[in-house]
Amino acid sequence: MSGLQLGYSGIDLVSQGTGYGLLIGLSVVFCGVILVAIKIQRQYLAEDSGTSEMFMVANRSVGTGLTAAAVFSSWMWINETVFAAAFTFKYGIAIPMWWGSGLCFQIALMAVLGVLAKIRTPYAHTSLEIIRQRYGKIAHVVFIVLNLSNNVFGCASMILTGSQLIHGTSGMHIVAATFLIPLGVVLYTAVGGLKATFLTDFLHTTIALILILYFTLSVLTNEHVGGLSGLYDKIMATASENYVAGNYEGSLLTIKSKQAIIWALILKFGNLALVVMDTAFWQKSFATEVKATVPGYNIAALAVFGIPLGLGTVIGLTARALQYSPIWPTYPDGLSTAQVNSGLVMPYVVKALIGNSGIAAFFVLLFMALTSTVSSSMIAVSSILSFDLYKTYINPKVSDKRLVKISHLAVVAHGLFIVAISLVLNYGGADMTWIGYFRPILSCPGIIPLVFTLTWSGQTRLAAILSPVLGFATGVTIWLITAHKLYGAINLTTTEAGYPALYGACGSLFSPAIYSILISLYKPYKFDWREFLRVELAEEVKIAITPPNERDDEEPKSESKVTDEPLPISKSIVSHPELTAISEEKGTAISTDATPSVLASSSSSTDISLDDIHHPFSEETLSELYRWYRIAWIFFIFIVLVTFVAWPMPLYRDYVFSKKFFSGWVTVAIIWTFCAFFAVVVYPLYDGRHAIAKGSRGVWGAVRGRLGRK
Ligand SMILES: NC(N)=O
Repeated sequence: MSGLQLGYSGIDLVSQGTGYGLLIGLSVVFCGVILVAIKIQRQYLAEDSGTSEMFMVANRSVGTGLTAAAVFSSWMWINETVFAAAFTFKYGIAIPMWWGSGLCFQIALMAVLGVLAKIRTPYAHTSLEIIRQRYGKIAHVVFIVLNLSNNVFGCASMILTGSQLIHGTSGMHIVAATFLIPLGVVLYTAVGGLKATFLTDFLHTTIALILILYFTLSVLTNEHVGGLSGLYDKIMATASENYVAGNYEGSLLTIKSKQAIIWALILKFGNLALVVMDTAFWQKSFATEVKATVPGYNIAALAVFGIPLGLGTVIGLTARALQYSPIWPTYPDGLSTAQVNSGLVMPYVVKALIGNSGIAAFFVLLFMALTSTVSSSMIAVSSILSFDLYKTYINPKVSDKRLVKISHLAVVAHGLFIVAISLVLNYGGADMTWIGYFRPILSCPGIIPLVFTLTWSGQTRLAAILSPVLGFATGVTIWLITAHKLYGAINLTTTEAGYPALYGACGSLFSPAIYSILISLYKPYKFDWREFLRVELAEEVKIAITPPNERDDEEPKSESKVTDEPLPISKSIVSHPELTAISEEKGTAISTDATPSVLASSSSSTDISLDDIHHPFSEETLSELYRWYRIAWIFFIFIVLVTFVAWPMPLYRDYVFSKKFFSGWVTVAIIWTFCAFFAVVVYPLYDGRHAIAKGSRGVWGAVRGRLGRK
């Protein structure tokens, strides 16, 4: 099943002009909104993306609500809407549930890792920095390659899929669509940095969720569907033409679906890599306040479950029920496999039931989902290029101002690169399924060694370097051998079949654990976690003392709160007398409960004994972080048990949903979607009410001042 030619098999649902208008118009509007938001932030909230600390980790000041919205947004891809509907069409009602479970456990795991990283590496900006601090250069390079390939594959495949959908529904040239999707994102991300993406993420999330609720409810209540009861009756009435091989009784309304389970497992592996091996998810956790990481990530984990569950179920099943009726866009033909694989299920349902205004709304949804994914990828790659490569290996003494410039350039360079890769994939006849199945094999080997880096003091440098490489080789070998054993040949078709990809991904994910343990046992050592603090000191992490003359912008403005208010030296992280003296000399000092800050000189800090190193957080903050760490583990285990076992397993039996059960199920799914809306749209507004009020007062004052002068 190739995603690539598929876009071409669609019919134009809107005119090309409308397609261009929507895509360009939305980009311009979003760019405008974000540039205004950045200005307001600088002027009235004392937040300036012109410092690298702000650009990279938003001054570690993001609250729970905005964290939840941002994580939700960068994780809600078009997959959760368009492809959850398409796969529900293929395999039935089991898919949306598996899809939800394949989305949320990784985010809950990231809450665990994020809070542990805050405890162990409080100054880090990226996950790669942690690898380098513990194991040095070679491991750093290995993980840079793993991260970049994961990111480029993920982001390019999204742009490719999006451009094909836009091409397939509007006839817009694929090259134009490929350029236009990331254009606006590149601009606002380059200017605004991570905090800008937090804000646009919030806007994306709000608009996308309103549209998701709109599509779900207006399709379900449409006269041609007839509500829960009408939908159930139509699915039962068309059961014979909608027989699904491999499902219990061939029914769409059963959880007992073998295909759905295989798909679910591959999705889980791929998505695990997309989260843990994506520096953006780490950066977002570094960007949060101490208290916000765990609740923020877990709210997002729960909320995202609702999206495929509600929308996927309603749209996917409605397409099955209506595909041979006269209102269908391709009547008398139903959906071909190629059309389903290219994601045309949802736009066809929308066209049939809501019409052209629905298609315009679908474009907006597509734009929201695509751009939030792309912007998150931009930040991740730009941080790798500027921080992990440029600052580390090319110019370690780079000024903060220059580093931010490099980050901006990196965003633009990555934008161009991604467009080029998407076009090459497109014109080279790349196959999205093959990419989707190969990516977990490529990206999974780093996961366990990375997790060990923060959780196991016994993993040695050699183990960290070799285990991902050996893991990758193991995954590829299993994948190819399985394809050969099962299908007698190794070619594009056999390597994109489900089982070889699944077994290959298992090998890639789990074998590095074995390699790491064995290699570490060969020459055992124990890492002292305080080393992280010492290395950070040695690197002169001067988070809080960027001199104003290194800033980017010329306008006078109020300084960032961290730089402006000297803080008491009461809890300096180093009790070394020399360093304390340095801190006092510079008169800025440092170490608050919520914002780690260091002043130190590298020459002396490398000599400091570990016993002289103290954590920058106070005892209370640390014990609070440990409490959140325990909560995060409990929540992660709970989510895995419920969504992998307690919920699906009892239903995996010879059972076709009754009307009553179906109605209850879909009702819960829709309520879940509303809860998601409250959790990641309404709650962040409440959470950020003080900042919103402050910003509004500032703007209002400025407007009044200007009017008064006239
Ligand atoms: N969010 C994803 N990877 O579908």
